[in-house]
Amino acid sequence: MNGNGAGYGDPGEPGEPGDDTAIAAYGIGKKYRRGWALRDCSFRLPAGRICGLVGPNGAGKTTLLGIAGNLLEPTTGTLRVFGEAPESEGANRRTAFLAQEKPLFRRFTVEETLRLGRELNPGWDQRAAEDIVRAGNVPMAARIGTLSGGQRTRVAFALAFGKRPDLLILDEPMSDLDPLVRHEMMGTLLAEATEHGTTVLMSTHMLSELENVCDYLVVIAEGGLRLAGEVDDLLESHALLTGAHVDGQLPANLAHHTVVETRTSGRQFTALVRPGPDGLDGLDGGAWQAETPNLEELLLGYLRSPQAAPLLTPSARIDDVQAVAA
Ligand SMILES: Nc1ncnc2c1ncn2[C@@H]1O[C@H](COP(=O)(O)OP(=O)(O)OP(=O)(O)O)[C@@H](O)[C@H]1O
Repeated sequence: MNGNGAGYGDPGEPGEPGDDTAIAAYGIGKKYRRGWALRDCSFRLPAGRICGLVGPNGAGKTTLLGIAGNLLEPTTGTLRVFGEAPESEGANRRTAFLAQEKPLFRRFTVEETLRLGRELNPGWDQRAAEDIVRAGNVPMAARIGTLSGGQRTRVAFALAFGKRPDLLILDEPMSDLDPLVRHEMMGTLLAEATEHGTTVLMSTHMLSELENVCDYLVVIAEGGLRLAGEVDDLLESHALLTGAHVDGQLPANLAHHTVVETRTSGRQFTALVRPGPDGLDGLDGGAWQAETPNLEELLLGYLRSPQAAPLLTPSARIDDVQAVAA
């Protein structure tokens, strides 16, 4: 619980809710000409977490990251980064944003690019930036325009890490990296974040890679929040049931639980459910087997069922907004 006493119109004084909250979103929405890309999203991302942001194409991930990274203004609601508005000097200083398109100057050399990073950022860590570039054997004297897409991504990573941000926002940053480099960059990300307590918010479609990296999760679909919270708590809140169905009919008492999705294949069916307060007691015995889903199974269930009822763990809730919305 954040306990910051802030509501829709009162996101709190700068500095609140304090450094234990990296991002607090209060009912944010974004409307483009074609319609709403994001609607009424309220959640909290505690500081120091490595958070995966997951959702189908067009779900609103880039829009949400753009609002947190001060590239876009929300149409409704407010968002705070370490208690401050994204456009504030304080939030800007503490945040690094790595977008899908890497806006680097093509005519600059790698060295000049890092020098610019050093000049623009008071807390610049030249060694960290150079280490990342050198690990990929990218020549410091090479012009950005002559680098491969993956090499440019590496330089963009170096710029982001060199800033030593408290919040690192990554929008599908690794899509053009080969699997080995992606693995290496994920390792660097994890090591840097762990060593410096950096909060990471990273959108990705690589579900299998999230499992070993993220300890927090935000899932959005069709512009709305579906899941937010600690990965372990979210997994433990669900059960993956497998069993044999009778003429396509699932047991009626399945409806006592929150059913995220059901699928049948031949005589087998699987169901991803959030068990009610008494657990799975009362479900038809015998034909069922229940296990805790892994992260990929959980995410696929929600990606296939964008209308599933939302679940936020206590640490992800913005209580006052819920009170206002109730
Ligand atoms: N500048 C814009 N003008 C109009 N519509 C936009 C704009 N940017 C995004 N949208 C729309 O808003 C919705 C959400 O887009 P967004 O890029 O945030 O999704 P996403 O989850 O990042 O998708 P992807 O996984 O494909 O990158 C989409 O329907 C998209 O077409």
